[in-house]
Amino acid sequence: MNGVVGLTISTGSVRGLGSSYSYEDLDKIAQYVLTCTKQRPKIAIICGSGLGGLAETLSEKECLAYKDIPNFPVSTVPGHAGRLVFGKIGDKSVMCMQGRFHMYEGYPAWKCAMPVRVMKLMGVNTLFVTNAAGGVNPDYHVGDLMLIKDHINMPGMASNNPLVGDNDERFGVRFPAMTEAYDKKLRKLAHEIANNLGFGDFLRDGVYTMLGGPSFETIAELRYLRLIGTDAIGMSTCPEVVTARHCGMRVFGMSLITNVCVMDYEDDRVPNHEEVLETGKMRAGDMELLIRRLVSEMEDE
Ligand SMILES: O=P(O)(O)O[C@@H]1C[C@H](O)[C@@H](CO)O1
Ligand code: HPA
Repeated sequence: MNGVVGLTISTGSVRGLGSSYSYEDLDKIAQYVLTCTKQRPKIAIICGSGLGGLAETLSEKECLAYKDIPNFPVSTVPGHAGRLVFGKIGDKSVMCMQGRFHMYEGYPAWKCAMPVRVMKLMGVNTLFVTNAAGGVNPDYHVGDLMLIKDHINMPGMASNNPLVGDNDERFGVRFPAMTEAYDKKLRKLAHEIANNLGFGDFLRDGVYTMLGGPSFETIAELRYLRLIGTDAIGMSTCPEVVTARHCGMRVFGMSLITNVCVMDYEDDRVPNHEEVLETGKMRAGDMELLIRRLVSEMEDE
């Protein structure tokens, strides 16, 4: 299959940092993916752990496994099916990533985010990111939905930013601002829709902090994360959002709180991935409904 687009990956930065996919390499992948679907989506949705069900609700569904896309990474985590799903929500074409890439799988930040550049080259201008996250804010409950208003990119702050390495101006500027990473208008609309759906009691607005994982956090780490303003924590999302904003996409983010983060040495509850997937099943339908309504009602860019 790899020979289909005749892609040779270039050697990347001379300093050995950053993406080894050139603009042209990524464009070849984008053009190849477009040959596999009749949809021409302007909206992409990245489905977090256990949240891939949204892709199943698309009409006119077409699927493309990551392993069948030349030079595309593959998913290795339970709850991440590892395929692109194309289809429609109402009359709008969308593409879903049913499974994302995480740094703890061994992928560098730029590779976790590489599908976002492929999407951009396919014509996508609005990115929805979803994830499963632990609730650090003591007022949060399992099953809450949190609209992401901002993030703390812990790996990025330690130079594991997806934009490290040579900058190609065709994607964006060397030093992109991240002050309004998450689109205010979309968040406002999401609040209105959620209230109309009767979701007000479990809808939150908060700050997502990304950690590298795969180990869950110590109690001391959790206390520190709360002190610096974290509402929810996870192991993804920031590389995708930074890359999307760099290339000028509008971003909407939502976390499903799948577990509470225990911050008391006397409490013997421990987080685990099975619990994360189980909670996904419990609330995923509401999350899907909210995203479907938002896609239908939002203005096109
Ligand atoms: O892909 P997301 O961020 O939804 O996955 C979360 C973080 C870890 O991959 C996993 C932990 O259970 O779920
Ligand atoms: N910590 C980090 N990542 C997570 C968690 C958590 O508690 N829950 C889901 N993803």
